[in-house]
Amino acid sequence: MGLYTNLPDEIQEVDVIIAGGGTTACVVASRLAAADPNLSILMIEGGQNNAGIPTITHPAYFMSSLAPESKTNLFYKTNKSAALADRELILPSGGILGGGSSTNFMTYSRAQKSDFDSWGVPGWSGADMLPYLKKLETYHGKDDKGVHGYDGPIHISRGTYHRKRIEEEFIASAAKVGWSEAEDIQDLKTVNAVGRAYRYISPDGKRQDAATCYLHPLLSDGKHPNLHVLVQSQVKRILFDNNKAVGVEYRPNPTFASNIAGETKTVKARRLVVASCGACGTPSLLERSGVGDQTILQAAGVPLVAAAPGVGNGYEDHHLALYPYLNSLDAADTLDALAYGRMGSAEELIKQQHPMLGWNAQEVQGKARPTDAEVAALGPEFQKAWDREFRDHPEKPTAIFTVIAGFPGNPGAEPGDPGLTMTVFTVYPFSRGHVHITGPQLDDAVDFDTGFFADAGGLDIKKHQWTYKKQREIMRRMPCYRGEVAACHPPFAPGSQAATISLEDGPLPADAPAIEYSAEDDAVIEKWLRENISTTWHSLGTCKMGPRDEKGVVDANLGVYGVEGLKVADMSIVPRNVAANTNNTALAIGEKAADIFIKELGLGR
Ligand SMILES: Cc1cc2nc3c(=O)[nH]c(=O)nc-3n(C[C@H](O)[C@H](O)[C@H](O)COP(=O)(O)OP(=O)(O)OC[C@H]3O[C@@H](n4cnc5c(N)ncnc54)[C@H](O)[C@@H]3O)c2cc1C
Repeated sequence: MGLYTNLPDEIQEVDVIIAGGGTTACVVASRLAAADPNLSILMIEGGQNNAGIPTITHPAYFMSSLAPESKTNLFYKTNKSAALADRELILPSGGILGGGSSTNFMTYSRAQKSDFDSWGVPGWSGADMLPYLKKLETYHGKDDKGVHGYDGPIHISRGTYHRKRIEEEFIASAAKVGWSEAEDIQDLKTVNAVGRAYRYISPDGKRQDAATCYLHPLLSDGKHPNLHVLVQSQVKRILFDNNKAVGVEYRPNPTFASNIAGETKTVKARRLVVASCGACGTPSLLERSGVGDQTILQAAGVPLVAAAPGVGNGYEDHHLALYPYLNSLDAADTLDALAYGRMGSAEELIKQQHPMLGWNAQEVQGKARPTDAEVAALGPEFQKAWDREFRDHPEKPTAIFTVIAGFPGNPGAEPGDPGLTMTVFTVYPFSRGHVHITGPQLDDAVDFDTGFFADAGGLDIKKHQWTYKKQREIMRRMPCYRGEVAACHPPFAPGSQAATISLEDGPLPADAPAIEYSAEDDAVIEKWLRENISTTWHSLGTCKMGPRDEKGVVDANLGVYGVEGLKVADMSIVPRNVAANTNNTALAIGEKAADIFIKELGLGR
């Protein structure tokens, strides 16, 4: 099998090198190898092989990758930000073969069709992307509109476990604020609706990551001897001959190898180098290689190969808040008993083939936007931005709500047990950040600013103030509701209508009026948001696809401007944000990229 921790000496030169072995990269490598088994491909991934790691294969252990000592995620550190109450954020990102798809929460969520249209790039419209969205999946739900695929590598199903009680209660409660249930909320256009969650989990309960579904089958079938994967190795820089990419320099990842002195090695690429280190990793790789903003490269001591001022700029994510609730759920209704070890060891549960193993606890997702009256209540500046960006796009939500049977955050926050959490992230943020190198080496610090809540007019805060109120009205009308986990909600003044409560005897009366928030309450929410908002792990847009004179870094065929033989394929190319968790877009970019490269390389003729 062509999977190594040390590259065999005879592999000095290949046709195609893929730097990074994450979600998009696995799709690209697999499709290229399948198109022409004679093409020699080398993928170099910084993390370890994902195959056979029980906490990755079995969805219920998804939180383990976020533990601070985890070696399956990378933990990027951001600058302190005044807009975030002087906090530095830690941004986890996939750091293993399969990238984020091997460590993420497995929520199946697709961009709106119009999101791709908004990119404005020939060949990447919603209609152009639909065949790739279908090609990547085998969908196990109902599909009256014909927008899903049935023979792709990734199985999308409900997995082996779900809690009807939470689904029914949440769906009934959401209907009271005007969001009805949709059979398929991932039909690329639905908004102001909620839907029972589908997952990147097979019907028999296994994680559907890109490495397992695309790459490993080819590595083990004996028919692709020229597909090579080097793990636990970091690409330091791309090598150029004049302006043509001709190979890479890499080293063993010190997280896995103890002695790395003098270990830098090179490997040559005859035809193509593809940068695929994710939206946080690819810009640094390009900059270390001499492709980027001239001033930044000069300050970092890297000689210029090609000026590309867009590299590392325009960083975007979605902004996430978690709100846990007191509840009357049973142990079997939430993931807590398993996650906190009360159901026995992972080995025992795997031996029993316990159905809860094939569960990610994300029960229902909603895509929603404010009503006209709610927009007006957010003030004239928000109204102006709304009229510009959202009014004429009724298919665009402003936030995505997911109800979770557990608490997908730091258990040290004392979220209650059993946990019931509403997670909300706002989409299409107005704020932008950047990620740049400060020196030429892999270990030099990055200058990483998320930009969260730093937009003029505080519009992103306003969106989140709306989501706080909306989600709380839904949650407090669920029959299992018994109050808020006060430590994890804004600390409203005791006399305020919005003050958190704890109910001993039962749910709220059905006719309980909606909470009315005062200006002081709004200020409390804003302060809390600045102190608590976090990443949704949806980094994108740091090497945008678009015109060069508008700071685009790659063209419609993913070629980096100013150089030859170098492509980018991952979430960094996304020019405008999407209203979804981002794994699906990363997979679809992989499918589209592979098609482009197969044609350009003349494979499979
Ligand atoms: C904790 C978490 C939860 C998430 N939950 C969901 C979810 O439920 N649903 C959803 O749709 N999306 C989710 N996402 C987002 C989704 O997984 C990502 O958007 C997607 O994986 C990005 O794909 P990518 O190919 O751009 O980058 P990645 O998949 O991140 O791949 C980049 C790869 O490059 C490697 N790399 C970086 N630098 C180097 C280097 N110098 N040399 C070699 N290799 C390098 C990394 O180790 C990584 O494997 C989540 C992400 C995370 C991290």
